[in-house]
Amino acid sequence: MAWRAGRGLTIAFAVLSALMAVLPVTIAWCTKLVLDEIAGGRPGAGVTAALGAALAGCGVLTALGPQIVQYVRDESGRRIGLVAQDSLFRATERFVGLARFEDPAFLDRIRMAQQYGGATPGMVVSAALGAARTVMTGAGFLVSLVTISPWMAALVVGAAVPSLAAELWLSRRRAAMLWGIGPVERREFFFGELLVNVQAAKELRLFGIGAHLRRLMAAQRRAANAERSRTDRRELGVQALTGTTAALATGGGLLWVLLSAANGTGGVGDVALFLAAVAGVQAAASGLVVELVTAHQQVLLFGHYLAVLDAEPDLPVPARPRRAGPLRRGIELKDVWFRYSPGHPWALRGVSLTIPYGGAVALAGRNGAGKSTVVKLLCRMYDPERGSVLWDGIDLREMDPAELRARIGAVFQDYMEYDMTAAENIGLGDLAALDDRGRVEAAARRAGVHGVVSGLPRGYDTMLSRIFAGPAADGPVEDGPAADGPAEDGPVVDGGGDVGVHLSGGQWQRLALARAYLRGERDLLILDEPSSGLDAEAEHEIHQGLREHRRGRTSLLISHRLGAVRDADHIVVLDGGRVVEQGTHTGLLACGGIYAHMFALQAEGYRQREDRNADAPRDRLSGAR
Ligand SMILES: Nc1ncnc2c1ncn2[C@@H]1O[C@H](COP(=O)(O)OP(=O)(O)OP(=O)(O)O)[C@@H](O)[C@H]1O
Repeated sequence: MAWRAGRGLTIAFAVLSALMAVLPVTIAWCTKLVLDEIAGGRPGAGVTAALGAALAGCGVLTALGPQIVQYVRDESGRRIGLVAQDSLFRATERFVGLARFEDPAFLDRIRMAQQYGGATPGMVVSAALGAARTVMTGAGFLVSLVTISPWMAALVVGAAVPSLAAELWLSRRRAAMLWGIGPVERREFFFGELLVNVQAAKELRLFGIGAHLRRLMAAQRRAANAERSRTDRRELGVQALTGTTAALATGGGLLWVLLSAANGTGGVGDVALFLAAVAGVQAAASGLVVELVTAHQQVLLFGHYLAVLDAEPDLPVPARPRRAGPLRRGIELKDVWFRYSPGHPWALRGVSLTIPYGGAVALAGRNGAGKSTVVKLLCRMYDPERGSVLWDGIDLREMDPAELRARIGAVFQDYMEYDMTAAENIGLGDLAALDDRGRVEAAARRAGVHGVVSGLPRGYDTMLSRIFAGPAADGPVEDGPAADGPAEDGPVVDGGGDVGVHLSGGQWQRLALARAYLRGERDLLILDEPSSGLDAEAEHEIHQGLREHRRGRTSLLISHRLGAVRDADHIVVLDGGRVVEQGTHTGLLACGGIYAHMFALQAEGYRQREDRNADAPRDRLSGAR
């Protein structure tokens, strides 16, 4: 990754590290030689000057080197981080279905990979080069030490070995601890987000549950902290032991050196070199421990990153997919059994239904009947456990999911509200049209949202976000609705328009619809509750438009408002994951089943409302009396 991110930088980093490694040893030797020259009583001016100049040069490099190395390391880390992040998210795109994103353990892995994956490769490279540098410095000093006392050299190295082994063990424990507290930290994060989430704020305040959630968050933090403290204490104990051992060894060595100097066994230069070498080897040993432990820990955490990169695709994609081509006959669900995981109950139990080419099919049924699940299987977000979904007779499993999805236009029940501009919110429906303002506006007009969008402070370029402010650098913003935007039902704009623009639920839903319209003529149009957030008038208008749009096209509509599905060519009623009734609106009413019952209830509701409205003036009069 480092190599891919920048060869020149990696080489520069390596060369600089090597240079920094030999500096301390060079300084120590120069100092020894100078001292020996002076202590010898016949200092040669030329030699002393040369050694002095070398020492001064080394001093300059010592002063500048760390900053340059730091810059190169950071720059290299930034570039590697970019490559790592790109690879990670490219890998998540391989999961063509939804199952991976619903698996908590895998989500934890992705979170760890995100948290550590970007920085880890840079840190490993840095630690590896740092380790190489300390090894070189340490080796230089060690050789120097051996020239004076091989025993001393062996003692210093021997004291460093247990410390290294202990630190590696500790780092494995730390990585395991971080993995272990992952779910706890995820819950803490969830509560923290909830406490400042604008959508949650209403309920939190009304129900007075803020303090309760805060306590739950604190409990998660306390649990995570307890684990971290336990690990820290263990590290403290082990490090105190290894540190004391190393210090005792070095202290003994220093005593021995000073005594031998007092005895006159060694020269002044030897003593200086000895002192520098002991300190240097020890610094190198502890530096090596730090670098290796950092690298080790990062490599362990990097395992999560690699696990995401190497994870099997959630849905098998054939190496040579069958080209399905434009829909000609229709789509068929054949005895489809599906559950979200082996631990979940069946969401679909032997569902068979057909959406004929050019036909408008509607799905109706109670909450949890399995309607949206059918939609997800049609888009191959999951594969059925038994049975199959066929596109003109071809099993979706044999098709390329990208080709399948390119043939589908959809408004999902849980559509997205992108914190992006209005134009982008529509344009994401078809990237080819993202910058085609004409097409974006046409889609918005069809979805009945053009007036609202053009009335925004920056029109289609207005940022629709509660998180990000609008582009402030583009000059002043004209407040208030412009063009043909209706002032009364326009969105709420904070302050000068550079802060978030708040759209209503229905306006967001229209944007989602515009996004689907932008996809234009797709083979299959799926509308899962496309008008649930709209007022009666808007709903009528939208369904009128949809009726036009669906005419002669293959479409699947899901709606709880049975008035909206009555025009479908064919209505399929699901209950408990089974198809319990199907037919036309009139046919289903005549058979007096679930559909007829639900329709009667809805019609009754409207009638009662009408009766109440009719009674209202009388009630008011009687109240006045
Ligand atoms: N991601 C999921 N993981 C586990 N179970 C799920 C998931 N999504 C839906 N279910 C379950 O599958 C069943 C069918 O859900 P589905 O969303 O298809 O119903 P629906 O008919 O669309 O309901 P509604 O009318 O409320 O939208 C329900 O019992 C639901 O709890």
